[in-house]
Amino acid sequence: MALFSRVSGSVGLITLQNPPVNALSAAVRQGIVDSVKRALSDPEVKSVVICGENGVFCGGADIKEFGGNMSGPPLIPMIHAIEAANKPVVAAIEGSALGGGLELALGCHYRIAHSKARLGLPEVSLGLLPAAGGTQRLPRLIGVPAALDLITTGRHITAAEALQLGIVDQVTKQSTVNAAVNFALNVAEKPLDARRISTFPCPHSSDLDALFEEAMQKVQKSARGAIAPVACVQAVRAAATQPYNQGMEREKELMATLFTSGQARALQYCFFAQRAVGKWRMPNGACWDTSKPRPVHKVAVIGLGTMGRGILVALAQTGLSVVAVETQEMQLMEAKQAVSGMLERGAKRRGVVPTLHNITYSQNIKSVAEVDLVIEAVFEDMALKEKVFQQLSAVCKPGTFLCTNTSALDIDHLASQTGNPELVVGMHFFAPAHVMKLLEVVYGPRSSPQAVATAMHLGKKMGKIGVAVGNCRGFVGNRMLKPYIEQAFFLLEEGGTPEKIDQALEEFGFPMGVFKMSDLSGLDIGWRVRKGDGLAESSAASQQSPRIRDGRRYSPLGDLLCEQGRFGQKTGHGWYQYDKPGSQLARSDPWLHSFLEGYRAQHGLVARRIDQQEVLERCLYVLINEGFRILEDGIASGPEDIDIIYVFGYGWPRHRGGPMFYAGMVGLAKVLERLEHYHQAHPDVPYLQPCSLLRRLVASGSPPVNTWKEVIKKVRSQL
Ligand SMILES: CCCCCCCC/C=C\C=C\CC(=O)SCCNC(=O)CCNC(=O)[C@H](O)C(C)(C)COP(=O)(O)OP(=O)(O)OC[C@H]1O[C@@H](n2cnc3c(N)ncnc32)[C@H](O)[C@@H]1OP(=O)(O)O
Repeated sequence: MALFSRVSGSVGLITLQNPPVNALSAAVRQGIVDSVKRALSDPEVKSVVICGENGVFCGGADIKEFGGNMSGPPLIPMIHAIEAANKPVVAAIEGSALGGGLELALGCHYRIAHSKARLGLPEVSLGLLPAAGGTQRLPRLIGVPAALDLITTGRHITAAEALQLGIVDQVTKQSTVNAAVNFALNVAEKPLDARRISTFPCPHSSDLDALFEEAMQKVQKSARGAIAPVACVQAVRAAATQPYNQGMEREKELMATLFTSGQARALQYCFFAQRAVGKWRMPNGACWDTSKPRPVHKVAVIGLGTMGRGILVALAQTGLSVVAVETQEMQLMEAKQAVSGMLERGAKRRGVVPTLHNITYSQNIKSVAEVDLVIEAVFEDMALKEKVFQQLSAVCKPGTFLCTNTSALDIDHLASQTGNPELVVGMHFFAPAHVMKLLEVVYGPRSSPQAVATAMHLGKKMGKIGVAVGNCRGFVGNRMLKPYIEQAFFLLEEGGTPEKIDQALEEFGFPMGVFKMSDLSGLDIGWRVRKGDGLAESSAASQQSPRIRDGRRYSPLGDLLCEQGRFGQKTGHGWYQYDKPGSQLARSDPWLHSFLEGYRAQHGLVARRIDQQEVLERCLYVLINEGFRILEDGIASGPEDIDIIYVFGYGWPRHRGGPMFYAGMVGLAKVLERLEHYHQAHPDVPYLQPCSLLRRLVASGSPPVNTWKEVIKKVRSQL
C-alpha cells in the first residue's frame, strides 16, 4: 500500500507501506500510481515527497512475486509518470533505497538522503539487472564508469558516497521527511526540464570501446559463469551508445533473458535461504524465536594460530572486549604483531579507527575467569582440546559458554570434559576467519538452546552467516567434502590429472578445483586425519591391500605424496609445483605425472580418458548424496542449511544455488540414475550408493526443494 496525505499546506506526501522493507509489491505499486494521480490532479498540491514508513525508503521489487503472478501496475510506466510530472517530486531516502527502490528515486526530480541511508542496485546478485530504467538513468546521472561499478557489483553505498557521485542532492542528519518537505516547498515553482534524468545525454569518454572491453573482461573474470554481470555491462553500453528509448528496449530484452534463467532462480533461492538459516531449529523443537541469546560483553580466544588470529580480529572488530590466550611466548609475540597489522589494514580499508585497545593478551588460561564466552582454537588434536576444556571448566565463572572451533571433532565428547555440557557448542569458522562469512554453529545432544542462540547471535555480530547444525564427524561441510575428495583421488587413479579435474570444477564455477584447494590448505591435514583413523598406514604395516580398507576402495595417493614431504603450497610441491614454498601460482608438475603413471603400472590400472561430465557427475553427485544422508540423519534441518554452508564456506558457485538446489535443477531422477550407474561400476565405494531419502524424493515425484522438509519429516518419522 501507499498512503497519501497533504503536509505543510501544499506538499503531497506519499508514504510506502509494506513492512519490513516497503518492497514494491503489486499493492504498493498500485498505491503509488493512485497517489501520484491524486497529487497531480489536486490544485492545492504544488510539490510531492515520496518516503517509506518505519525508516526505510524501499528495498526494491518484491522478490517473492518473481516466482508467481506479477499482476498490478508495472514499474516502468509508473516511474515514467513520476519523472514526467509537472510538479516536483522529491524522494526522502531513509534506511535503504535498493534496486527498484533506487530506480523509483531516480525517476524523482530530487533525492534527499539520511546520512545513515544505504543505496544501491543489487539486482545482479539476484541474477537480474536494474530493469526499471536503472541501467539507463544511472549512467546518464553519474557517468559510465561509476554506473558500471555500481550495477555490475551490486554494492551498497553510503549516503556520503551517493552525494559525492551525484546520486543524491542533499544529505541530512535530521528527519529526512522534514528536510524533503522543506526542500519540496522551496522547489515548488522551479522548472523541471533539467531534472528529468532520462533526457540527459550520457556523459562518457571518447574511447567507449576500450572502456566496455575492459569492463567486460573484468566481469567475465570474476563472474565464474554468472550471466547477469555480463548483461549489466551490455545494458549500460546501450545507455552510452543509444537514445534513451532504444536503451530501454535493450534493458527490457536483456532482463527477459535473465528473468527466466535458472541462474536468477538459484540466486533468488540463495537470498531467501540465507535468511532462512537464521531461523534455526533443533531436533528437540527448540528454535530461534523461543530461545533468547544471553548478553555477551567479554569473550576469550584460546590459541593464536592462524584460525585463532582470524577469530580474534573478527571479534575485536565488533568492539567487544577480548582476552587472547596463547601459552607459547614466541607464538604470542608473533600473533600480537599479526593481529595488530590485520586490524590496522581492515580499519584503513573501512575508514575507521582500529580496535586494538579492546584486546588483552595473556599466556595464562586463568585470565579468562571473567569472560562470558570462550572460543577455543588450539591445534586440532583431541587430547589437547580435552585438556583445555577441563581447564576452562575449572577456571571460568559459572555460566560461561565454552565453544570450540574444531572442524570435525566430537562436540559431545568435549562437552563431557566439563561440568556443564549444556554450555558447550561448536563455533566452526572458516579460514581466513576474519574474511570468510560462514560459521557452522554445532550443537551436541546436550547443548542448550540458549548456548546455540548465543553463538548464533555472536556470529551475526561478527558479520558471519551462522548455520546451526548437529554433531557428527565433519559436521555438514567437511562431511560432504570427504566423498568429493575421495572421488577426485579415484579419478586420478583411473586416468585423470589434477589439471583436468580442477579445470572441470573451475569451469563449473568453483574458484579453485579440488587439488588446488588441497595444495592451499595443506595435504598434511587430511593425512593426519587418515592416520588418526588408521587408514594411512603403509600396507606392509597394516597387512591390508594398499587400495582397500575395511572392504572399501581406498586411494593411498594423498598419503604417498605426504610421505615424500609434498604438503602443497607451503612446501612448494603437492599436486602441483610452485616457484618456492609459500608461492601461490600452481604449475603442472611432470614429476607428478610420471609418479601417477608409475602408480598405475604398479597396481595394474589402465589409464582411460575421463571427460568433464564424468568428473562433475562423480565429484558433485557423491557430495550431494552425502547431503541427502545429512538431511536424513537430521544433522541439517533443511536443504537451505547445506546450500548456504557450501556457497559461503566452500566456494560453490552462488548462481548454481548450492548443491541441494543444484540437484533439484539437474533433476533428482537424473542424479539418482547417475549414482546408480556409478555405484554399479564401483560397488566397493559405498558413498556412491544412492541414499534412501533421495530415492523417496524421486518416488514422490521430485518435489521442489522448498517442500523437501515435509518429505524428510515423514522419512525420519518412519525410521
Ligand atoms: C519476462 C520479463 C519480465 C520482467 C519484468 C520484471 C520487471 C521488474 C522491474 C524491476 C525490477 C527490479 C528488481 C529489484 O528491485 S530486485 C530487488 C532488489 N532489492 C534487493 O536486492 C534488496 C534485498 N533486501 C536486502 O538487501 C535487505 O533485506 C535490506 C533491504 C538491506 C534489509 O536488510 P535487513 O534489515 O538485514 O533485513 P533482512 O534482509 O533480514 O530482510 C527482512 C525481511 O524482508 C524480506 N525482504 C527484504 N527485501 C525484500 C524484497 N526486495 N522483496 C521481498 N522481501 C524482501 C526478507 O526476506 C526478510 O524476510 P523474512 O523476515 O521473512 O526473512
